[in-house]
Amino acid sequence: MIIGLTGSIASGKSTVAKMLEGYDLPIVDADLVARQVVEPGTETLAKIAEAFGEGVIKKDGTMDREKVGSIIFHEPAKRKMLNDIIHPAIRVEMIRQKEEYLKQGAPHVIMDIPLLFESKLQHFVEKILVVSVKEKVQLERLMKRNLLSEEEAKARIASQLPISVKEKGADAVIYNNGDIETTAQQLEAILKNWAII
Ligand SMILES: CC(C)(COP(=O)(O)OP(=O)(O)OC[C@H]1O[C@@H](n2cnc3c(N)ncnc32)[C@H](O)[C@@H]1O)[C@@H](O)C(=O)NCCC(=O)NCCS
Ligand SMILES: Nc1ncnc2c1ncn2[C@@H]1O[C@H](COP(=O)(O)OP(=O)(O)OP(=O)(O)O)[C@@H](O)[C@H]1O
Repeated sequence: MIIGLTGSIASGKSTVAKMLEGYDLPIVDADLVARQVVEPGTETLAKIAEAFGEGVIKKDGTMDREKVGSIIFHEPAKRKMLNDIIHPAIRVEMIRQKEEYLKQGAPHVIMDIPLLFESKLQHFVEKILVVSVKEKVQLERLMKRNLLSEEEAKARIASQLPISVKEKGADAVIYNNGDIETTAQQLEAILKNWAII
């Protein structure tokens, strides 16, 4: 079964993905792929430099993620511009990795896709697992993890669909407002229900 793992920024997808790894389930991680496709020398990075200016490339040839983030999380038109360049490359690589796991005989593959709903990728997967969090907790965790001001953190949250919309499109929801153990218990119940463990 192909399972889409999604949620909102800092809702706890990576935390749940680590738990899934603990069940020996292979993960295709869109955030990781998004880094791979813009490595120095790639065609995608060249396109980004052309669109956003050479100023977004650091001296060592890597993309200045902080700079790109500060642009795209504040300007929807620029965000679309980046998405139009980078998303096709991410999709190709994610499909390649998924196929590779299936070829190796994996019965289940987890596709960790933060923007599954925003990019309308529901058809990519057979079941959708949403990691949800209350906005107050989300804001606190995001500010703490990324060392962002409240304003910056709110801009990032606002750049995605509301979590309530994602919950409606889910086959199962994990509410990650409490401690890690409570989240792990919810995950275990869902995996049992889906006959994955
Ligand atoms: C803007 C970039 C450079 C910021 O890098 P940074 O290291 O600060 O953040 P990171 O990549 O770890 O992303 C953190 C989270 O931000 C959110 N996010 C990232 N890109 C976007 C976007 N285009 N729109 C909305 N939310 C986004 C996601 O929830 C993601 O999990 C980077 O996120 C990026 O290249 N984004 C475009 C690719 C993309 O859409 N990635 C999301 C998964 S497909
Ligand atoms: N139940 C929890 N209790 C306390 N802290 C948590 C819990 N779940 C996640 N966190 C912390 O909150 C932050 C966000 O979690 P995580 O990185 O898993 O979110 P994410 O959805 O993968 O984020 P992103 O979309 O930005 O990649 C991290 O610092 C993580 O350690």
